[in-house]
Amino acid sequence: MITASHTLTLLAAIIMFAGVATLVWLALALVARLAPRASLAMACANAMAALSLTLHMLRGMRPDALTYWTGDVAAVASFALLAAAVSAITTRRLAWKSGAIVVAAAALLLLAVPYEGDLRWQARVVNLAGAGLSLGAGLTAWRSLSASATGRRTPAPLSLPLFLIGALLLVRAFETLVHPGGTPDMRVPTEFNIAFLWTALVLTLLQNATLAFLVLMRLILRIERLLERDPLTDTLNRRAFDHALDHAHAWLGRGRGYALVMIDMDRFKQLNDTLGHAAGDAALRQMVKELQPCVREVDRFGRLGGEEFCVLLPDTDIAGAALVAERMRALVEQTPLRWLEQDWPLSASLGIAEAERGDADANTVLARADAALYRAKSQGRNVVQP
Ligand SMILES: Nc1nc2c(ncn2[C@@H]2O[C@H](COP(=O)(O)OP(=O)(O)OP(=O)(O)O)[C@@H](O)[C@H]2O)c(=O)[nH]1
Repeated sequence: MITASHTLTLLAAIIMFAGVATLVWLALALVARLAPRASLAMACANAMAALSLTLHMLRGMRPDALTYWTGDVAAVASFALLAAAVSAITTRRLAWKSGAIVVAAAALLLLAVPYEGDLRWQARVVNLAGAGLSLGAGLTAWRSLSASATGRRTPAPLSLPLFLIGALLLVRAFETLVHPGGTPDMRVPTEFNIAFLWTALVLTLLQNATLAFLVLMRLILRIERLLERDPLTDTLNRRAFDHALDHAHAWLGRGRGYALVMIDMDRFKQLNDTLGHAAGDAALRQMVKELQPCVREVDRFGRLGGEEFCVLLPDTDIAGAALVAERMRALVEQTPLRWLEQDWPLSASLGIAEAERGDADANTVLARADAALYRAKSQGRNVVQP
């Protein structure tokens, strides 16, 4: 037989879990400084949920104005904060305005009808507002995760708990509408309340775990990016480029060729010695920025060291590489470096090579591109050589 202690125990369990989650998210925001805005919003969302459920449990024991209206507004606010946290984690924007409007509207609607009788009106307002906020947050998360470049690591179905929370709240709103025996009081020991509270407990756990995973994944992806990028030009560093090259070479045996374009800025030492190291850095950044439009999404642009760069072009032969390299050479020549009101002419020499079936490894192809670059330099620079 279901007794009141069943529902009260489940309510207490959710409150305790939300309390612990509040502390964990607070520690992430303030101590670890991990996604601080999103973590703070999650701490507040859990605190609000714990507050609203505590006030729900105290109904009839404490002043009505506090336990009823304040508790209901706190419940809607917890969903608004959850939606804000989700947007901060998935889109990096703390979208709080629509949530604030829903909370204000719900607070007014709750004042419109007195807290008397069976309180079905209030239950519908709270649950429909919560459902709208959760489903909206779910849609935002789904869209943003589907569009994200890291799709495999942070797939869109991670937004599923938000849809389930929305659905659960919709079910609760409709239960008070269609089921005459239903009650908006979660303490009443009905089968529906037991099932609702169990589901709410599981979804609270799942939602917190999913968002913690997303925050952690964001950190891992940021570290990975730092590890594989050259800080000056944001191209791949030598290690990451070598890795990409080995990967492309492994596909050569399976019929997928590739070509390399090696780029070296001309008389770079002279530029450094005359205008200074900062000007040299600016010239490298300018060259990379200019060359980016020549590079497809599948191509890999890496810095081999100093002023030497290499672009890996999958599924490309020597003729294709020659076209790309010539376009690159012309682009570098076109724009001088503007430094302290002076123009310094820039140019680059380029060597190209195509991977051949007989090439033992990627370094053989790289050495051919390097030899071609050397020929370009000895021919007077500012040319492309195969
Ligand atoms: N500003 C700056 N200079 C760098 C960086 N890395 C390497 N260098 C400088 O790049 C210069 C390379 O000079 P060299 O190898 O002689 O080449 P170069 O002067 O371009 O001559 P050619 O390639 O034959 O046209 C050296 O002066 C290095 O100190 C960097 O990250 N920033």
